Amino acid sequence: MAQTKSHSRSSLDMFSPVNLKPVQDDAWSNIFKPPPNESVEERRDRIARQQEAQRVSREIDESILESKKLFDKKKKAIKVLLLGQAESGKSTMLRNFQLAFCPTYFHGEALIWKTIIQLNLIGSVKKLLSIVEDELEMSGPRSRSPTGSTSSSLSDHHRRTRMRLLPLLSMETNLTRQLLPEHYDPSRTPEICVRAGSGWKTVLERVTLERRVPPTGQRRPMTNDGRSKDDPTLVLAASKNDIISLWEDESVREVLKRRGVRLEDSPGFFLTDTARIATVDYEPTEEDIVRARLRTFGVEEHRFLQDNGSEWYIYDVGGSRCMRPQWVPYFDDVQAIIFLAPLSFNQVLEEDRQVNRLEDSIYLWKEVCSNPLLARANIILFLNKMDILQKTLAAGIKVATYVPSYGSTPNDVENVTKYFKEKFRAYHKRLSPRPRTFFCHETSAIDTKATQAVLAGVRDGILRHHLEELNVI
Ligand SMILES: Nc1nc2c(ncn2[C@@H]2O[C@H](COP(=O)(O)OP(=O)(O)OP(=O)(O)O)[C@@H](O)[C@H]2O)c(=O)[nH]1
Ligand SMILES: [Mg+2]
Repeated sequence: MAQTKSHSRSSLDMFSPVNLKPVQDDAWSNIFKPPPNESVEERRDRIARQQEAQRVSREIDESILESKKLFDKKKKAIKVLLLGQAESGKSTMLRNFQLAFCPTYFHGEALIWKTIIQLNLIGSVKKLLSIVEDELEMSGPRSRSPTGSTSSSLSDHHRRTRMRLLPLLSMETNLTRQLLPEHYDPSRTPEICVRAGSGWKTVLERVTLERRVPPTGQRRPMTNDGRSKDDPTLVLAASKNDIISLWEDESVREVLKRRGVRLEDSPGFFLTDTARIATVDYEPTEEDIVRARLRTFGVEEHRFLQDNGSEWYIYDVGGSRCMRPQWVPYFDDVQAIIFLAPLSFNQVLEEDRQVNRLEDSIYLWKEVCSNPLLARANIILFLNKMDILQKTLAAGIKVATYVPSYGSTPNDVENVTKYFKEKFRAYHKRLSPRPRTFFCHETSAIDTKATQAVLAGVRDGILRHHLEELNVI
């Protein structure tokens, strides 16, 4: 602090017109030394240059001071990282945290999340339409009977429904193009995504506002209530019945089953809520906002001020493999890591379909536990998506088929959870550079009530650990 102050004073002295004493060997003073026989104009220019230099110097000093203050503040604050593979539920957990501890902020963002939820719904319709199109193409027009049906169970009725839903797709393309980060290839990961820190919320707010009030000079087709016709709310409302009829159609269900597609298991699935969401007066519920899917690209910093005066920084990272190298710079000074690991023993990574998801989670867990930079951090394991594990086991899917070492242990939630929890615990104990307690919670992040209770306990535990580290308690 003192160092910064003295740095600040000396720069000002150096450029102060009154104090400007030429100093031998001082490069800066030489620059502003009055030349011999200086004219009035030259003197005026020189003083103006000095004043400008002084202003710049002051700005630099102020910014150094600000950065230092921010740095000191962050050092005292509690820093938590949310880690885990893509789709493990990190951002969903973060939104639960916001809902529990910053509800005003959470509700203030409802409009932004409304658009994301609408885009999620359209994303599912898009997948549905692409399957319908594929099926219709495969059956081909030649195989059509005089009644219009094809060799597939799909018919001209489905073709017409598909045609009517196409405007939804072009509107979605326009909207996502405005939000997608640079260098993001939607053909590789066709999922809505934004780059951390890119101000995407501002962009989304602007786009939402412009839908109501187009910028001067721009004309958009408008409806009677002043909305633009490329507003997803309107386009969705107009498509509601077609979406419902397509999703509930027996023949479409048959095609999905035959192809082994379970849209209901994909992230951001809202098709069963179409009647509620595809309306002009749709307002997202807390559960909708928590469930919305928006892939994280990079690392997002979120600041929380708690009632007890503590300041928290929570970092939500993108979990896919290509983003993991970006985590490391955030490992410094971390108090706690919340590591999300769904027990998805029967699923593979989206970015590499050769890799089992649970195996990848265990690999990541080992990396995190053994990392020397994280040696002092508390690591809290969240076995997330317990609701999905329950459904998977209830559907008769056997763990032993994917994990032979599971053997003949009963294939129920209790035993499966216990088996994998022990694995995580063993790696934590073996690989941690210094002894630390193993914390583990079973969570379903879309169950906001239960999750908030878990988070309240976790928050208190992290705070206690932080105070102990600071020798306050
Ligand atoms: N059924 C169920 N779905 C969940 C749970 N947790 C998260 N999800 C859903 O899983 C999807 C992915 O969750 P995210 O929170 O976006 O995953 P992420 O870890 O942030 O993923 P990246 O940003 O790609 O790293 C979303 O559609 C969530 O609604 C859960 O416990 N149960
Ligand atoms: Mg995320």
